[in-house]
Amino acid sequence: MVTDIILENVDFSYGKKTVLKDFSLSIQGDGFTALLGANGAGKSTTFNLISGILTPDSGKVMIGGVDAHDRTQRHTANMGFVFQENTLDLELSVQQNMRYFAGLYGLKNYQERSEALLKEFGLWAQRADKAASLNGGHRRRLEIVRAMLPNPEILILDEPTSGLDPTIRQEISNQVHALAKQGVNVVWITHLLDEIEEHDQVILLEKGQIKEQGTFAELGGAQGIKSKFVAKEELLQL
Ligand SMILES: Nc1ncnc2c1ncn2[C@@H]1O[C@H](COP(=O)(O)OP(=O)(O)OP(=O)(O)O)[C@@H](O)[C@H]1O
Repeated sequence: MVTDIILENVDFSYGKKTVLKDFSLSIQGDGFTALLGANGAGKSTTFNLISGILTPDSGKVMIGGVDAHDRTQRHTANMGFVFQENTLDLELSVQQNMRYFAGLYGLKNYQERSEALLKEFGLWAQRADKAASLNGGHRRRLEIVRAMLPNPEILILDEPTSGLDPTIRQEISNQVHALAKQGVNVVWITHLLDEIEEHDQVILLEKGQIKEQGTFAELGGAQGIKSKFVAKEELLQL
């Protein structure tokens, strides 16, 4: 399947507040792309347009060559989404959350994949625990593992490590980078430069506009990127 994520001439406003105006974005193929921007830059709005939770006032959102309006379950199953807020059922165990999701997607014979993912993300020992009893890092990992259960070729995460301590953030970032190396088209939304690696594609978003695009190295690494922002101290934490 084609995994390109394309927004074409998108306008989007919340009531009178315009967030995106004639906004275009193209993320092609596999690998790891960081969509980087300060608070209020429009990252979550872009995420919600890609996920289909929001619809543009005008313009097009195309994922894998399919217009967001024309998606079927097959297209949706090819996209994994990890939202900023908790979407787990906290009363269910880790495995029950996986089973419930498998049911929603009509997945058969998912157990082997579920076990492999839980092991890969260090959640196997917690498989019988209620999601409510997991720490923050394990909850985020479960969100990622569950999103990966239908074996999507695209994985989009909205500030997935928000509120976690640096060591756990780094571990989760490494695990998701490993998925990208396995061929998943990963889009990682963040305002934290230390989650980005040298060869990652970076899209710098500022006030609803793409300010720069290139690999982390091409943009001059953390220092180069910081220098491109106007109010850098407020905008990016290192
Ligand atoms: N439901 C809403 N109603 C009105 N304005 C909103 C709404 N959601 C977001 N906004 C505004 O739209 C702008 C873009 O918000 P968005 O959440 O997309 O940015 P962001 O880059 O994801 O920021 P953050 O890192 O804080 O999540 C901000 O000015 C925000 O205040």
